[in-house]
This record gives sequence, C-alpha cells and structure tokens, in this order.
Amino acid sequence: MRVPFTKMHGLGNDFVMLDARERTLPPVTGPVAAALADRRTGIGCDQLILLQPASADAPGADFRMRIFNSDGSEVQSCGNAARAVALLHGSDAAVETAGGTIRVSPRDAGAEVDMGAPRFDWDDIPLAYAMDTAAMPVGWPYAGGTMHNPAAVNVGNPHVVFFVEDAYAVPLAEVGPDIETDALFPERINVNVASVSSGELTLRVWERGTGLTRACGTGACATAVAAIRRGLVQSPVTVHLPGGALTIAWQQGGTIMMTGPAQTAFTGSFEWEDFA
Ligand SMILES: N[C@@H](CCC[C@H](N)C(=O)O)C(=O)O
Repeated sequence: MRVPFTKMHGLGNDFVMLDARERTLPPVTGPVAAALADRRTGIGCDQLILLQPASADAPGADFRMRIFNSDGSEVQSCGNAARAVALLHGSDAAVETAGGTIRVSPRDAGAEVDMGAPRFDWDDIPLAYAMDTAAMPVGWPYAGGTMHNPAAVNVGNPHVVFFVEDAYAVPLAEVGPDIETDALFPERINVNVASVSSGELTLRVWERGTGLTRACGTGACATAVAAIRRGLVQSPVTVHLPGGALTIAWQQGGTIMMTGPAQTAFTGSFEWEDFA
C-alpha cells in the first residue's frame, strides 16, 4: 500500500505526519513507527504523528493526534507537533491526545496552542514515591558538577526541570539517559536543563524516547511553569531552545498557552510493507 506523508517541524523538532482521518491505514505499531523514524533506513524524524478520527472518549474533539517517539514508544503529548498539526489542519481545532484535549489555532507562520492545565502531584508526574515536586530533594552528579532540587511537572507528558547556571555547560547527552531511566520515574521522563537571564529562559531538552532535540514544546511549557512557580520569571516568558524561541504564558490555576512557528519541509509517499 502506497501511503502519503508530510514531513514537518517546529523549531527543528521534526515529524513524519500520517493523516488517517479520511483513509484507513494498517495499525501503526511501535516497530513501524521506529522504522519510519530511522534517519538512515527510514524517512527520519524525532516523532511520528498519526492523525485519526476522534475517539468516543473525547466527545468535543475534532480529531485525534497520536504521538510516537523515534524509539517506537507511544506517548501523551507533543507541543511542537501540536503547532505543526494546526498548520496542516488549517483552522482552529480541538485535538484529542492521550494527555488530554488541546486547542490549536494557526497564527501567521505557526500556531497558538492551549496545552491545558499543568499537574504537580507526585503521582500525576508520575514519581515512584511521594515528594514535593516544586523542589525535589534529589540530585544527579555529572563530570563538572551536580544538578539538584529539580521541579517535576506533567503537561500532558512528564517532565523534570533543572535550573542551572549555564544550560549549555551541562553534558546533557551523558546525564540525560541516566535521569530519563531512573527508577524514580516509572514511565521514564523528559529531562529539561534551563538557565535564567534577563527574565527569559534558555533551555535544552533530553527527550524521553528520542534523545537530544533542537526543541521540545512541552519541555518549554513545563520549564516556564516551573520557573514561574519559583518566581524566577514572569508570564509570558520567552524560552530560547537550540532551534529557536517559543512564548509561553501561564497564570496559577490556568491553562498553558504556547505560541511559536511550525513549517512543512516536504511531502512524499512510501510503501507500507517496506516498514511493517
Ligand atoms: N518533542 C515533543 C515531545 C515529544 C514526546 C516526548 N519525547 C515524551 O516522550 O513525552 C514536544 O515538542 O513537546
């Protein structure tokens, strides 16, 4: 079966988008997603995004967005892909995700997304045992220092956020995998390392199931929320990632608004049987 795809990205966090809203595709399994995501033998992407009709669990949603990391794991949320979906869809939409229904609105060369309300309870993250998620009494050493007292936030998917002097001085490719797979995080975790300067955030992210990416939209949301809670920055805040900047707005008790760019890179098609 010949299947069309659209290759898109948000700040260099790239996606293969499969649109099954008006056509039927065979089941996308973890191994199929990982094969398509492979940068040498597949199309190549950080995440595979599958659009389908909304399920009965999300009555108000216009359609459903499923997210697979490049390792094949299916996850709850993807901020940068949400903006790409807005661009692909072309108008405002309520989008069902495993992390909750989000609202996307195309804007200029990107989108504004209401990502929903963050959650802070230890078992919402989830953590393996109870602790204060605003300043966790844990730390991880690395060659050159120790990262300690992170915050944990669930913004549809789980994030741990470390505030450090210089986000670019942390060897994230070395320390990221250890933290991602630490027993404290039973569903693994996305690892954010951020620094604060002139009221803005500089952020690098080791993504669960993918590794270092040029940008992580949910990471920017989680980091902005954690920084606002700690009084380090005020809403709205600019978050600088390796691939560019996002604007995140959040008030205590409210939902998170993310604004930023998204782009189509190219379209193509592939033989399903080559990857199944
Ligand atoms: N790149 C994404 C996040 C993708 C999912 C994440 N790796 C997870 O496992 O939760 C974003 O822009 O938010």
